[in-house]
Amino acid sequence: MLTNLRIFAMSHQTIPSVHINNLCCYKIRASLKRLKPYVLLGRNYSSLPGLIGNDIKSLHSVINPPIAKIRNIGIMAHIDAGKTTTTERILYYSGYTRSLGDVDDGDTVTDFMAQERERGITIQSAAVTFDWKGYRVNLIDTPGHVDFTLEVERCLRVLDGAVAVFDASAGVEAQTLTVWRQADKHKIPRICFLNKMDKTGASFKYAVESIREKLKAKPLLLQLPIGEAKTFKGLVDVVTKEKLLWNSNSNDGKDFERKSLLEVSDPELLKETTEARNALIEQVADLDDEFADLVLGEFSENFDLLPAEKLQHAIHRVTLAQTAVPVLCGSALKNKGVQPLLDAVTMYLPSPEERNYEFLERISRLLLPFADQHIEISSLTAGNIALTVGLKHTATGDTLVSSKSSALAAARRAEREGEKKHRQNNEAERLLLAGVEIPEPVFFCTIEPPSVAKQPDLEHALKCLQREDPSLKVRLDPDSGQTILCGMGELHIEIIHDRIKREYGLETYLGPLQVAYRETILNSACATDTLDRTLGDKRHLVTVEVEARPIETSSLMPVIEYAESISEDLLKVSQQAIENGIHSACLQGPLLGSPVQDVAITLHSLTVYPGTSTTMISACVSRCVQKALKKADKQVLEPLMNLEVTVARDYLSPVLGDLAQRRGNIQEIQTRQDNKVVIGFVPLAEIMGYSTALRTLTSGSATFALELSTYQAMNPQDQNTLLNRRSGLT
Ligand SMILES: Nc1nc2c(ncn2[C@@H]2O[C@H](COP(=O)(O)OP(=O)(O)OP(=O)(O)O)[C@@H](O)[C@H]2O)c(=O)[nH]1
Repeated sequence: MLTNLRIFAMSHQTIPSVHINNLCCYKIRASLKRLKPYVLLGRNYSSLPGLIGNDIKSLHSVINPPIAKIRNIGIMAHIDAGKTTTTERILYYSGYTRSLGDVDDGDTVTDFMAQERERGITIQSAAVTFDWKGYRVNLIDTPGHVDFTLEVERCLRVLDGAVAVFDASAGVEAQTLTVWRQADKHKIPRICFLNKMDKTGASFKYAVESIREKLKAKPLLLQLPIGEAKTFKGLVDVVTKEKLLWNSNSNDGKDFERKSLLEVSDPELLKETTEARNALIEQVADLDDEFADLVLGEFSENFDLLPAEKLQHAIHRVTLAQTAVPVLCGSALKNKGVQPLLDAVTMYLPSPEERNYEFLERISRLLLPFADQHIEISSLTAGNIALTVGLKHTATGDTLVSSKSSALAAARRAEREGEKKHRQNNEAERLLLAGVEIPEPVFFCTIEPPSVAKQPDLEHALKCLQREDPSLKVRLDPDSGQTILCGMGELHIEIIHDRIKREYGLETYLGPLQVAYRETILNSACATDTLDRTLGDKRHLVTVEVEARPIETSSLMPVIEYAESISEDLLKVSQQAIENGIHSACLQGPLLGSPVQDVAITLHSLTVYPGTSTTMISACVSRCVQKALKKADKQVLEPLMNLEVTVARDYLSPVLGDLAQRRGNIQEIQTRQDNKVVIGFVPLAEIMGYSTALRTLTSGSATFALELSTYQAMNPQDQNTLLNRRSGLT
């Protein structure tokens, strides 16, 4: 019986993926890839390898493993921290691929969209399934670029655990903070991987400190690096007191030596490791009562006697409780430290069972994702990730159920659990997946098909792309009738444009990119309006009086109030129409036609001639609200972005000078190794084309991250310039 099916996302050929767990429902866990219309493979798995390409070595793992041996994990990080490189190494060591992919050469498995390979960045999440030492790992590589934050959210909400990858020379960066917060929201147990230990400026200590300070997390140091930057050659396993050294003659890092640390050969390292292990034991005992009892009882005199296995179990529990995060290190590029990372994934991150999802189920057509390839399978055991096809009316965030009664039962249970929520450990959230928070798009532009005849094709393409990516918004300009694309950033819109061309064969034209402004009013204003129209032999007559006044909410939804004189009976039949009218008026402000925020609308009086249609009531209210908004003093609000620029010391002054010209407001300049990190705010309108400008200013030595902070009032001079420009006066 099909009970709960939670749609996580859709794609162009409508392939959401499904997470199946062990009771009576299953949910869509990750929408991963577009399905190409190729013939699906049969169930004779022995014939699969040849069919899905030379790169894939083995598909024996299609056989269902027990749920305790499944790990559904994501990889998350700041852009360029090395997620894709780490994923490629993981795939190679697990035997999934035969050769090492390289982002710089554009031949990775997970970055398979053409744009990803061309630009060397991850845009869409890719899913791969592989085995590691008897465990089945379903892994999702997520994008790091700020324009694709929603894609990261889509993935996080369906994962059981995550690996956060850091650039060890930079520590916690802006985007890491964002994804970390998202992972907190979805309560995802994590382990940290300090990558790029080989890079000049890499510092294990610095990166660990930044995890402690910026993420406010308690790092559990499970490894120590042997050497740093140029001298990095291996690591110490603090739990087992072993050293792991990679063979310098091995090109691919497959061979490495694991040896117990001995007093005779490594006295210093052994001392350092023993201290780190003792500190780790104390730290874990502090967080886990069961372990504390063990340590205080049997092993209080000598922690050295404590078996590694006991410590590992306790670390697993602490990781699951999210009271601390295991920290590991390595260099994906130099092929060091990835196998122990995989061991840690299986050892410390939870199985779906431990995350208490309650699902199990069968579906008529299931596909296993192998990046851009899919293999049809007949069934899947609990805890796995798979894709399903053909759900045409379902979008991201939906829950599908097999019958009304099961839906009601699930809702009732969620409600009951919701009531207990404050007392108990939030059972309701386990039952239903949290929704995806869709960020407000800050840019928009017009999009036109090559000819009027192609308009329906464009609409179809946009509809499909929107189902896959809800952060893309499409609307019609009521005045010009043009189609408007609203997105998260320049790159986001560029990629959508490119995908329409490549995937739907449509050459479209984009208008200039524009900032999504908002408007508000500064004082109250009243207006009255009458609409009197006779259609056929029916007279429609409405008279309305409204007041618009500013309030402090930072919300696009107007607060709607009714004067006491308005009769309840009248409201019963016309409230919906009144509110529709108010909302539609607030969508198009009087200054720029942008949405109006922070307003309250009071309906002071309403008279309706008997037989007047509700559409006429809506139209009259809308016109009257627009009149009131027009009368008030008005203000344009512009998106203000949080900006973080990391730049080599030598280039700090040109960057600051440039930001001053962009109306930037610098809050703080931090020192991070040899770099300066500039933190501040800048209006979005001033930051268009910034990546190119920054590259030129700093000879490519700087990176930046951008995130919407708030909408702020423009100063009168800038507002006038903008209004004049929009009305064609300048
Ligand atoms: N020195 C050094 N460079 C690395 C390491 N890992 C990755 N890189 C380099 O860092 C750059 C970014 O690597 P990616 O793997 O694409 O990073 P990413 O986090 O997937 O980037 P996005 O997909 O754009 O978010 C590439 O030039 C890699 O070669 C490492 O361990 N050491």
